[in-house]
Amino acid sequence: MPLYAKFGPDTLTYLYNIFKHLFVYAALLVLVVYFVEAQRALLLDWFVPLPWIGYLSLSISAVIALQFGRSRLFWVCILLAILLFFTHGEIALSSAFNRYLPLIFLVILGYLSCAKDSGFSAHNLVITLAKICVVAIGSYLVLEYIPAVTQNSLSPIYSFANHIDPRLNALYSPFEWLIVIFILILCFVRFIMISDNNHGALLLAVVLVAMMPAYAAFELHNVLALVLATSFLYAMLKDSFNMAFKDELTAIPSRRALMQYVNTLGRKYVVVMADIDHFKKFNDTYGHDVGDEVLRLVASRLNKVGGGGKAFRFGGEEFVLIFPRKTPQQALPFVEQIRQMIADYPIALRNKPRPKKRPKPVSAKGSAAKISQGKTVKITASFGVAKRSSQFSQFSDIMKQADVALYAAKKAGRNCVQLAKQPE
Ligand SMILES: Nc1nc2c(ncn2[C@@H]2O[C@H](COP(=O)(O)OP(=O)(O)OP(=O)(O)O)[C@@H](O)[C@H]2O)c(=O)[nH]1
Repeated sequence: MPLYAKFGPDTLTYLYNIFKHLFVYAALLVLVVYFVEAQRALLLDWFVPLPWIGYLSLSISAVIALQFGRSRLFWVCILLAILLFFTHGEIALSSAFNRYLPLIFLVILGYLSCAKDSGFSAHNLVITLAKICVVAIGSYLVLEYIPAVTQNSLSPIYSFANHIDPRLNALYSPFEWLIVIFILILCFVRFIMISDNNHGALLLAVVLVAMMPAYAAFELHNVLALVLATSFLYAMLKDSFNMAFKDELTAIPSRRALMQYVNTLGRKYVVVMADIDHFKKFNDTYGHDVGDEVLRLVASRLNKVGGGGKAFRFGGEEFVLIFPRKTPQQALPFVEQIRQMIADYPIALRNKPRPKKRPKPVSAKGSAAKISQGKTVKITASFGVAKRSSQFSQFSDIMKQADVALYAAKKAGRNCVQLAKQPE
């Protein structure tokens, strides 16, 4: 069984991530509902002369999705454009089919939110298209034949909806409501599991498409399509930005972000290099997976540094803290606080260490991992602090100074902070 480490309370970071994403899309939803409900006349005025705006925004979004390799959002844009086309009344279809369209689209959205981005190779495009067709035909058959069978047993849903607002029953039948609610829950759970912008945008798409039958006017469907295309664009750009500037493992800003950030710094700042002690030994003893968890843990502690400090993962087990407009003496207490926080944090291990030979329980200063009660380990980190000065004004030079100080900290026995010897 692989070694697995159960690390401390990063549930808060996880919840924060969910709420951060949820907030953006919920705010967008509230804005749309407000405008559609309270400013409907104004919206109709604006959008009557622009019947093509929905198609245009969806096309732009689809092209960007193609460029960014987001095949699911690409398909959603194409399908939304088709849905818009049908609701425009360009093609006369039986009213039952027209009624089922948003529902079929909702089921496809549910499927796409659970599927992976499969790319744009001809083979994958054909496979995805085939799957979408199967889902569409399957949901059409279910919508056509199942309601008659379940009609009597679903009457409580009818009464309940009637109790809340009689208009709800005009919107969807009880069976259709079940489908809508199921897809909403499915996409919400998916969003909770992978709370990124892509899944946030897909969740918003499900809510807005479910609302579509409430608004008969094509212009309002156009507004919803425009909002969705914009939210897809935002999701793709934001996720790509995060990929480029956030470290994938630790989710704190990456080295690239650091290099961009230093350009914004003034003439006074402090650079701190942090390095986990004996990390190679830790990896060898407990395995790479636990090593990764430790990196996440240390990053999350560094990310909480006070004094206006900003944390970056520089690479491997090395991190950098930047304190703008601070002297080393001003930054020192905050670095010391973080060092202590890391050293004090017990990491609970679920299983026995990987090697058959038990690692020797050694002193805190002599080992990366101090085994206490056979179940918890502690790690430490060393820190080197340097400042920008007239002599060392280039960032690379200040980094070198911080590195020298870090080396001194390692030599001094690790788990400590050392200042670079720089002229005042
Ligand atoms: N798990 C994990 N290990 C990494 C990662 N990046 C680098 N490492 C490991 O970090 C270790 C760095 O080891 P060293 O540079 O020898 O330093 P150290 O063992 O920490 O020793 P001191 O710095 O002298 O205290 C190597 O074993 C790398 O494999 C990573 O992303 N995940």
